[in-house]
Amino acid sequence: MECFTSSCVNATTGVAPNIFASAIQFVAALQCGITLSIPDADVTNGESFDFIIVGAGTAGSVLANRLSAVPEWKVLLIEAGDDAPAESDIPTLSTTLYHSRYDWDYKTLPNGRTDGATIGGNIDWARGKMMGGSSSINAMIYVQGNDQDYQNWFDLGNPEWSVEEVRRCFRKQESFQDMEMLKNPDISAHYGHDGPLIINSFNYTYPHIRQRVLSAWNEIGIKNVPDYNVANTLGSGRMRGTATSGQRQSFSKAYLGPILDRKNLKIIKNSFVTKLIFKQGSKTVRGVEVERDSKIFKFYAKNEVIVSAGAVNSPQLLMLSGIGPKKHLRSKKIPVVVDSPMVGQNLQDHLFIPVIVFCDETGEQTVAEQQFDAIRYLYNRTGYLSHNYVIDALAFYSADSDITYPQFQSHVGMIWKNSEILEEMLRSWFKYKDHVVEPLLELNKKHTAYMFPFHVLHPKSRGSIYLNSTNPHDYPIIDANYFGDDEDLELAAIGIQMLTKLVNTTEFREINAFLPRMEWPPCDVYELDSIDYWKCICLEMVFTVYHPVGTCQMGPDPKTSVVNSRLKVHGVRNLRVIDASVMPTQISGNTNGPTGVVGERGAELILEDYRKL
Ligand SMILES: Cc1cc2nc3c(=O)[nH]c(=O)nc-3n(C[C@H](O)[C@H](O)[C@H](O)COP(=O)(O)OP(=O)(O)OC[C@H]3O[C@@H](n4cnc5c(N)ncnc54)[C@H](O)[C@@H]3O)c2cc1C
Repeated sequence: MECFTSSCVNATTGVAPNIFASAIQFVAALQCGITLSIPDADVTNGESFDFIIVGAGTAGSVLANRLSAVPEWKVLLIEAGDDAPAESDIPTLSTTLYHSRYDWDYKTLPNGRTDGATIGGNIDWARGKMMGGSSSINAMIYVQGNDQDYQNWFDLGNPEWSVEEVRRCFRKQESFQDMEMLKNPDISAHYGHDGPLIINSFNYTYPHIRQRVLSAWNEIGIKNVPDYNVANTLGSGRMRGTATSGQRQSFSKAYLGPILDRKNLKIIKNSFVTKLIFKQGSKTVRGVEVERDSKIFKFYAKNEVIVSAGAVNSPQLLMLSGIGPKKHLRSKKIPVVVDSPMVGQNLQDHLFIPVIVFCDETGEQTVAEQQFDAIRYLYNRTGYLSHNYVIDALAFYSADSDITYPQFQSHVGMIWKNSEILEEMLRSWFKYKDHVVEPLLELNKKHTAYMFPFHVLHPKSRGSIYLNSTNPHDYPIIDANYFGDDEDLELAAIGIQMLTKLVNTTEFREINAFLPRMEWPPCDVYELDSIDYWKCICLEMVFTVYHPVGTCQMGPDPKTSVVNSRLKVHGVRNLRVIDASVMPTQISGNTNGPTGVVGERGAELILEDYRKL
């Protein structure tokens, strides 16, 4: 989207037209003012750098900042996408970027076992293709995870990733700015205060709705806590976000915005890395090949290339370059540089089951109110546009109340009676077939809907990513394999049944809440809200909450991992992978904050290796 030009208003005269003109100029200036524009650096084919970073997403932005803080290091950051547009900055609008040129818009492989209720038998996987990567398109929910998550990494043979080190890196990344919360000494001590990434709370428009949900969770035993991050992601509470004053804090804004004047950092956009270059006949990486302006460029790294292209593209780039499972590479006629069997394996995602509750919540958002919200946003960054599309509350819980490790997470969203949003979600996000969608839309004509996205936090199922072809533009084959392990299905049904108890809480009874049947023939034979009903819904309607990790997992053994605990690719010199793909196991919660920490810790390991720390 281009910024408006305001030349059309110059011709007005007199007081009234001038007021009108200044209002228009205000809007135009605001639109230009909120987005971060990063100049495209001048580069020459064959240019050399000390470090080359592939991908300016969450982890790549952190690395570019921390490595270019060493003045004698020349750093190149390469991003396939463009600057993030205004829709990325305005929290509610980020979903409008799905399927646009700012989204890689991946699709999962239909498997005939899951997603019978979706068109095509598969689902869409949005991934950010712009400065900031997925941190520029995500829902801005900030979760740190449970200590046990990082203990798991450590126990798998990764000594650099102790709970203490990881927690220190969280504080290093954060600038916690919720003034009200900061009055609580435990909360203040838990978060960092001087890091680049602002963490705050959303200016949520309907606090009474948030309170209703929190009270209901409390009543069913998911106890309210002052801050779920301080409580080690157990319990329910108000959401923390990577947003402030009604604007997104992407990692590019936080980590690159303040350092654009560094002479030793070059950033190039709309530049697609198609493969790694090796020293002739060796396993030493020398640089990268890049498509830019319809030409092929080669850039060289004196020290290292760091791949931060995310959980889908990082394994793809490794395989295109000859690092991956030997049999698969041979089947694509790619010369094998290193037989690395786990590249693209161990894929773990947080699945999403929409648990819908209808009720008679009073209120309705009219078109006039929505328009007024736009004015409120322009005036003081409040209103619907200033926060993400869900209610600012989260719940983490387990089947056994004694467990100190969360098994489930629930978000919650509200869709007003007679809203177009439900149709948009059901048809264009979830791609559900008419048979599922129409009865729900009919109910929404009379009732407001609460939607509780339900997630299993630590799935046993493992998916995979393979190349479709040797063409780097061909999207890889993503087998998400949700519910590949029966234990995940059993657990999901139990977790959902625990959640639906909230229909009978004081708060929800007050608004005549009820659970609708998700109508879909294979599930219609089961009693509503029974374990078998939910198992069927899970299999037929599973979606994603966009948290893929693990496809280049770290660990000591090259047979079972791709990088070592210093994030160096096993069997290759001068190459690291640093992004969400190196997480060996899933996080108890949303993955953006933890991926930033992978970037922070990864940067420290590099600085240590070159004796700069
Ligand atoms: C729709 C959505 C909602 C989400 N909501 C949340 C949330 O609310 N909270 C949360 O914590 N997490 C959320 N997540 C997850 C979180 O954003 C990701 O886990 C995190 O951003 C991953 O960071 P990354 O560095 O691994 O990859 P990314 O941030 O995806 O960065 C990879 C970058 O590499 C670029 N790239 C890829 N291939 C190449 C190539 N060959 N050449 C050059 N550049 C390349 C990409 O364009 C991209 O910019 C969400 C994700 C999505 C997609």
